[in-house]
Amino acid sequence: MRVSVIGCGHLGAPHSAAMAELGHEVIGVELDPDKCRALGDGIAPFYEAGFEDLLARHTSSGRLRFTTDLAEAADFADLHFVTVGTPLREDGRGYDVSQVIGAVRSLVPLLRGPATIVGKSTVPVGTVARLQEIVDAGARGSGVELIWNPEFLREGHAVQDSLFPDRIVVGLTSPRAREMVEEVYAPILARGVGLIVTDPPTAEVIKSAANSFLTTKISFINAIAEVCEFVGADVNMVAHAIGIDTRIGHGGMRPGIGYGGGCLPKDVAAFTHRVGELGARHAHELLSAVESVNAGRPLAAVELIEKANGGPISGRVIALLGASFKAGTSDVRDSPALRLAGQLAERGAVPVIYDPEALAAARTLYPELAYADTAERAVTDADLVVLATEWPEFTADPKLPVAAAGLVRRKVLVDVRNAVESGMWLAAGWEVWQLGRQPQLPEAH
Ligand SMILES: NC(=O)C1=CN([C@@H]2O[C@H](COP(=O)(O)OP(=O)(O)OC[C@H]3O[C@@H](n4cnc5c(N)ncnc54)[C@H](O)[C@@H]3O)[C@@H](O)[C@H]2O)C=CC1
Ligand SMILES: O=C(O)[C@H]1O[C@H](OP(=O)(O)OP(=O)(O)OC[C@H]2O[C@@H](n3ccc(=O)[nH]c3=O)[C@H](O)[C@@H]2O)[C@H](O)[C@@H](O)[C@@H]1O
Repeated sequence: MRVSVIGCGHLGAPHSAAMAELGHEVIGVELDPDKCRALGDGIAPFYEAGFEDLLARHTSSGRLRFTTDLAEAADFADLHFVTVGTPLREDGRGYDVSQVIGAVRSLVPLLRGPATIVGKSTVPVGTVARLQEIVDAGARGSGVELIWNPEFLREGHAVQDSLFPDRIVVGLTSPRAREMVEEVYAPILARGVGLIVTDPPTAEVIKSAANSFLTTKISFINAIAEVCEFVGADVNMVAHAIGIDTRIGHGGMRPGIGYGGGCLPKDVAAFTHRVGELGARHAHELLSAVESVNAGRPLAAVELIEKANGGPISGRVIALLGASFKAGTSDVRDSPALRLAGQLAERGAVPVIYDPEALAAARTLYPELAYADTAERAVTDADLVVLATEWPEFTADPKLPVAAAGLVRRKVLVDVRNAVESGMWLAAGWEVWQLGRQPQLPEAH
C-alpha cells in the first residue's frame, strides 16, 4: 500500500519506519526542514531503541522517504496517517488541536481521488466530528474516509509497540474504512492481534481513558508512598504484594517522583479540563486528585533529599543521575528529573546532571543548569547522589556504586525512582534513601 505519515515526531517517525517494515511504500511529511533532512538521511533526530536501524534500512531500500511538501504526499499515497502534535493550550485549558485541524484542512483539497485519512494524534472528544465537517466541506468528490486510530505506544519501545501492538483500536463509520484498516495493518492482524472497531467518539474516549488510568495507578501508588512515610511502612513491598492480585497488577506501580513526558501530563490535564466542561463531576474530581498527587511529587523528593542531607541543601553539590522523563528515551519534555533539578537549584543547591542520552536536549532546554559528560564526573566531589531517571546503567550496574564511592564527599544515594538494586550500593558503603521507605544504612546490611 502507498502510505503517508504527516508529522514525523516521536510518534510519526517510528510509525513511518514501522509501516515500511510491514511492506508499505511510505512517505513521511515533516514541516521542520532539519528534522526532515535528518530522517531522509537515515539519522534519528532523537534516541529511541532500534529506530535508527529501521529508519536507515528503509531509507536506503527506497521504501521510505521524507518530504516537507504535503502535495507530494497527497499525490503519492492512498492512506494518510495524521501524527502531528496536540500540545496543551498556553492557558492550560485543554489541547491546542490547531496542528491536527491544519494538517487535515491542508490535505483534503489536495486529494484527487478516493483516499483514507487515519488520525493517530491524541485529541479531545468531539475532534473527529469537527474534522469530518472539514472533510465533507473540502473533498473534491466522495470517497475520502476519516478514521480515528488512537496510538498506545510507549517511548523507548516505539518500534516494538508499533510492530507488535497489544491491540488496534479504530473509530470508523463505513465498511470501506474498515477494509482500508484491515489492509494497512494486515501483517499485524494476521498474527492474531485484536482489532477493536468502534465509533469515533468511543475511540477518542478509549485513548483518554487509557492514559488517565495509567496516571491514576501511578498517583495511587505515590499516595500510598506518602502513607508509608507516616507509618514507617515499605511502599515497594506494598506495591509488590498488592500487584500479585491480577486485578491490580504490577505495571505502573513503581512509586517515585511522578509521571512526566510529552504525553501523560498534558493528556490528563486536557481530559480533566474536558470532563469538567462536559459537566462529568466525578470524573473531574478523580482526575483532579490524580494531577494534584503528581504535582506534589517533586516536593516530596526535595524533602527526602533534605532529610538524607540532614538539613537544608543550600550550597550542596548534588549529582543528578538522569535528565530524560524516563529511561530509554532522550525526550526531556516535562521531565520530572529536570523539574527536580530546578527545585534543587531554587533552594541554593548545585545539581550537576548526567544522562546517557538526553544531555543535549536538557542543555538546550535549561542552559543555566550544570552538566557533566560522564556519571563519574557528575559524582566527583558530590555531597549527595540523586538517581532521577531509572536508566539500567544507574540502577543495575554493580560497577557504579563501587566507582562512585571513591569520588563523592559522602556516600549518600537518594533514589527518587525507587528503582535501584539497593544491595549493591549498601555493599559499597552507601546509605540508600527511597520514597515511601525507611532509609537503608550500610552497617545494617
Ligand atoms: N510520543 C508518543 O509516544 C505518543 C504520542 N501520541 C500522540 O501523538 C501526537 C504526536 O506526538 P509526538 O510525536 O510526541 O509529538 P512531536 O511534537 O514529537 O511530533 C509532532 C511533529 O509534527 C510536525 N508537524 C506539525 N504540523 C505538521 C504539518 N502540518 N505537517 C507536517 N508535520 C507537522 C512537527 O514539526 C513535529 O515534528 C500527539 O497527539 C501525542 O499525544 C500518542 C501516543 C504515543
Ligand atoms: O499517549 C502517549 O503518548 C503514551 O503515553 C505513555 O507512554 P510514555 O509517555 O512513553 O511513558 P510511560 O512509560 O507511560 O511513563 C510515563 C511517566 O510515568 C512514569 N512512571 C511510569 C510507570 C510507573 O510505574 N511509575 C512511573 O512513575 C515514567 O517514569 C514517566 O515519567 C503511555 O504509557 C502510552 O501507552 C501512551 O501511548
